[in-house]
Amino acid sequence: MHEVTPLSANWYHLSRYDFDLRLADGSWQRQTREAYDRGNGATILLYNRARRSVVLTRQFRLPAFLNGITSGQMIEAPAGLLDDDSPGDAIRREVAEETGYRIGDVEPVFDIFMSPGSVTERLHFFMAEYNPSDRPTNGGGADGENENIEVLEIGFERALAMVASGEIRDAKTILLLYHVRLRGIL
Ligand SMILES: Nc1nc2c(ncn2[C@@H]2O[C@H](COP(=O)(O)OP(=O)(O)O[C@H]3O[C@H](CO)[C@@H](O)[C@H](O)[C@@H]3O)[C@@H](O)[C@H]2O)c(=O)[nH]1
Ligand SMILES: [Mg+2]
Repeated sequence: MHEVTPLSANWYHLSRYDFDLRLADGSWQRQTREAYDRGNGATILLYNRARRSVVLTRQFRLPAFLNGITSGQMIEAPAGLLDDDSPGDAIRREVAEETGYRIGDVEPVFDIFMSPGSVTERLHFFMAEYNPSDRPTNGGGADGENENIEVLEIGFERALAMVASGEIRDAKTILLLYHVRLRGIL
């Protein structure tokens, strides 16, 4: 690494990296790339076998609005940044803040890069069964964060149809829905 140049350190960190990459033939190539570091995150699919349903959220996402989604509204699995928590603790916190449900054990699925060409984040995926009656609050997002999150309980088949129709366009959400189908859970 030759040089790291901070380009923006406002909410998260965007930096330019000047570095040498060793190629397959053993030679070195100088490269310049920008990378956006917003920490790591966690996401979860809450499902209920008896109801054959899942819990998703709907919220305004500026990047979606900027790129062709007129309403800016995105339907997504609950998710959040880890901050200083472990992935398991972080996802339990996010589920409570965003959806209001209290959940027991969560099952890890994988932790993967969502945009490895530009974003450093590793996103930890989980699944858990939710109990419709174990919901101490209505969720909606953390107080003071202006999240304005709407909580949706949707039939699993309907959620898959929404992927096909383009009503669900969020990668983490689609991965989780397909994973649950692949595993034969719903
Ligand atoms: N003021 C301000 N607030 C911001 C900014 N960027 C994010 N926030 C606020 O920071 C909070 C982040 O909420 P989380 O629930 O922790 O994260 P998230 O945005 O839902 O991110 C999740 O989804 C992403 C997209 O799929 C994932 O990339 C990420 O890992 C995580 O799972 C929200 O209240 C959001 O409004 C910013 O530039 N300025
Ligand atoms: Mg969130």
